[in-house]
Amino acid sequence: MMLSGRTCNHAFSTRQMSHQRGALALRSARVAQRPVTCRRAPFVPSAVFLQSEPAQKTASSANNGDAAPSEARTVPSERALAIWRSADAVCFDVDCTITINDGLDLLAEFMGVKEEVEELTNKAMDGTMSLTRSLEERLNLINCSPDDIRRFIKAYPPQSRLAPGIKELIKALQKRGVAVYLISGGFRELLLPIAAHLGIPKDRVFANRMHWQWDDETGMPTKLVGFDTSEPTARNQGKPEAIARIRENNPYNTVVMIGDGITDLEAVQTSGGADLFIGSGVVVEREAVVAEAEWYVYDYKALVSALSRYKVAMVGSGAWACAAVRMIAQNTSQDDPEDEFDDDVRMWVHQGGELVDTINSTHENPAYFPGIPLGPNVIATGNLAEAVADADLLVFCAPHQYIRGICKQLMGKVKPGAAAISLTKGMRVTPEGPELISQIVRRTLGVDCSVLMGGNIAEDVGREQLSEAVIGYYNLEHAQRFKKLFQRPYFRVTLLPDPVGAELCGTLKNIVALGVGMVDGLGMGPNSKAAIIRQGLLEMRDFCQALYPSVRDDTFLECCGVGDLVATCIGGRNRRVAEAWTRSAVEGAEAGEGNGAGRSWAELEKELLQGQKLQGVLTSNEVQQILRTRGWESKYPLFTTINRIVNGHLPPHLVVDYLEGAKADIAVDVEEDIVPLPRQPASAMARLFGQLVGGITQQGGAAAGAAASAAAGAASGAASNSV
Ligand SMILES: NC(=O)c1ccc[n+]([C@@H]2O[C@H](COP(=O)([O-])OP(=O)(O)OC[C@H]3O[C@@H](n4cnc5c(N)ncnc54)[C@H](O)[C@@H]3O)[C@@H](O)[C@H]2O)c1
Ligand SMILES: O=P(O)(O)OC[C@H](O)CO
Repeated sequence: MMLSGRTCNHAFSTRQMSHQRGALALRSARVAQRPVTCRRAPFVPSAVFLQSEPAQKTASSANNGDAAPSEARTVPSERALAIWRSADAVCFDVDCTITINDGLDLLAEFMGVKEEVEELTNKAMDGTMSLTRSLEERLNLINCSPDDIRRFIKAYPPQSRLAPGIKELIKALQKRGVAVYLISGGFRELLLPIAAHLGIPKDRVFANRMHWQWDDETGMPTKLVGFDTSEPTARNQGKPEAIARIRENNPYNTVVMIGDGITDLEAVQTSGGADLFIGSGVVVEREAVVAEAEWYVYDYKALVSALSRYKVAMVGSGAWACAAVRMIAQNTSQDDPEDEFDDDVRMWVHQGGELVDTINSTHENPAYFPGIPLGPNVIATGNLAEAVADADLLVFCAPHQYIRGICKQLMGKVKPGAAAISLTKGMRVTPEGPELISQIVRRTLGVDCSVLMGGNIAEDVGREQLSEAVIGYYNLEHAQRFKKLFQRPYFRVTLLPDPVGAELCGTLKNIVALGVGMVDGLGMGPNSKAAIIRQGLLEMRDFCQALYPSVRDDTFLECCGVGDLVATCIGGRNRRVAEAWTRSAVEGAEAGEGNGAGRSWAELEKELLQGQKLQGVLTSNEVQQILRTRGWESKYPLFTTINRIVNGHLPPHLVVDYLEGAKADIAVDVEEDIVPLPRQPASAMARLFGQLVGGITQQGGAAAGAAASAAAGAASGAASNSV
């Protein structure tokens, strides 16, 4: 929009342009050799504009017999696109860019002085009157009171004046954290309601200010007496000056100016001004602007579609990774111009090779998630670095024992500024202490890492059955973005400012699920399982808060706490394998087969889960290491007893007698028992077990012997996959 305010049915003369300085004046003069006419948009409702694309074609080509009209560059150059996508701030002209009409002209019409004001505007345009004087005289004629302005705004509320698509464009920019400014030769009094309607703060509005006479008695403004000529927007070259001020006060690398007029174009032609000018023909098309604009649009949707979108990478391709990537793919492929996400989602497949080809051709993962389509926009790759290259949002969902190795491979390969979320349930224990998976991601890759946790059996989520999850976060903005990525009608996501509590709940419930599986394997009913779940929840809370006092009580009542515990204890893999393991141990004992009769965890994991991973056994060992080194075993009798059973140090039936189980004096070589457990010959383990258990119970001895041998093989088998 030109600073002078304008009527658009006249030429923009070379003479007027000669007022301008230096290189800009030369360039502008060249531009102005073509008489520029434009057809002014009449006061029509937005809907009319929506149907006219390109909007109001200029009449200039017809008027200008000897010069062919310039073709608008509606396809952006690579440079323009790159600048647009990396813009830190976007400055908009207002009249005929944001609005379908010129505020001052509209006010003149409202005050009944349309023709006279138009005449003055023309004088400024012709260069027969200075811009400042023309503005002063126009205000004199308009001579409105504050009340007139209030009535005007009521008659023409912001929403009735907005150009089609502008609100969506500004919203899309704001969503991406781009600072939006208004720079206008109009008046703040008329612009601020529009800015407020668009969510643009007052201090991001650069415009002229009216001067008022004040009533001494009431302290209220009464009469319009002029305007503040010190504002940059009161003079030529005001827009680049305003941008230079914006840059002085903000650390912006890239600033874009959007407008319909020559004075908007000036913003990019001056050093310290904008890096890119985008011409707008949404309301009115000016040939000089068409000719010079590096990018010219007739529909703001073109700018929304060209905005950068967050690229998503899924690191993992097991059952939960597939269920999660399916939700993500559903969300990223929505046909919504405001959509913040790139359609395609890359998924890293550990096995690579044939499985990658199968996923890419059938859009299913038959190895881990058979029968449930992932979505055509999920692109599998066996190359980890390729999967995360350029990704803005990294989703980690691999079994926890592999995460550290994966992160090590990714060091230096993740896009700066990327944000991560971990769906993995588990923790790492080192001699220095525990480390959560999200902490490993943050430490090794230097990115913020939220967590998504809940009672989420992968297959049920894949079948779109109601499920809940929380996003435990450190960075709220990232969490909100991830929520949009995961939330589905059947998958309800809430935000929780207790990331540690959420992640630890997801980790520890796997141990309790083993206990419940043991109860099932022993043939006991719901009462016993409820008792284990209750004690398990108590120990989960105590353990979390002992390690991290900041963990909140409420977290345990969320879907990541009791919700996940119940889901896993009813339908999880840990429960299932623990039941089979216990049955096998008991059967072996009853058959009198003696030591080594029971089946190992590794064998059952392989048979029952067919490639999926059992997390509970490893986690039990990891947590037990912490309990042992801190002398906390007796404070966590259920965790301790389950761990002793899992490792064959106690018979399974002691799970319901966990207070006794925890009391048993079991000598464990701490060095040897550090996860992963060393492979021990079943007979050696069983002998050890026999000695240990003998003193505790006669009844469980045989079963325990079988269990012990099975445990030894299983724990070492499961551990052999660790990185
Ligand atoms: N399955 C569920 O219902 C579910 C639900 C919520 C959370 N989780 C959690 O999600 C995480 C991932 O589980 P999942 O169900 O997606 O996997 P999964 O157990 O179904 O499959 C195991 C995955 O590990 C991969 N793998 C095997 N060896 C590997 C190695 N050396 N390095 C890297 N990857 C290797 C396999 O390719 C496979 O993708 C776990 O922490 C689990 O606790 C699972
Ligand atoms: O099948 P599980 O036991 O690994 O548990 C799966 C999920 O964690 C349930 O939320």
